[in-house]
Amino acid sequence: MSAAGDNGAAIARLAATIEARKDAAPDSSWTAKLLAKGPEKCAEKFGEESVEAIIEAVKGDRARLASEAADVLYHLLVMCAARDVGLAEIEAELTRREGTSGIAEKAARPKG
Ligand SMILES: N=c1c2ncn([C@@H]3O[C@H](COP(=O)(O)OP(=O)(O)OP(=O)(O)O)[C@@H](O)[C@H]3O)c2ncn1[C@@H]1O[C@H](COP(=O)(O)O)[C@@H](O)[C@H]1O
Repeated sequence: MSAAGDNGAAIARLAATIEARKDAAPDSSWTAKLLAKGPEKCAEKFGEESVEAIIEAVKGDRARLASEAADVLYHLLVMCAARDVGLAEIEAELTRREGTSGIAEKAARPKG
């Protein structure tokens, strides 16, 4: 657990750190280095990490899946930050969806 002692806010703290790294020198931080490579590279890394998580999910190793899932969340936030999509915007979309069943949402989609 972090010094803040609050795992529940870990994603918010991570997103804030990533945001701050936009102004950091690439040689001072992994995040800054990745952001400096551009949104396409950030997206590629997210894809790689996603595949690694999928592999662990299929294997069924819970500890390794949790570790890979953390990598996926980090690289998802970096990819979105590279396109100036912040956690607040993602959370707003999640909030908008609250209370709507996925089944109902799918049924309401235009047929095509
Ligand atoms: N959560 C993470 C996190 N997860 C993974 N990684 C890094 O992401 C990198 C991905 O590893 P890979 O083996 O896939 O990368 P690679 O070896 O370069 O592989 P290739 O590019 O050659 O394919 C590693 O260097 C990991 O350390 C992370 N780096 C940073 N964070 C968080 O971001 C914060 C800020 O980090 P800095 O920006 O480095 O200060 C940290 O305090 C953490 O909270």
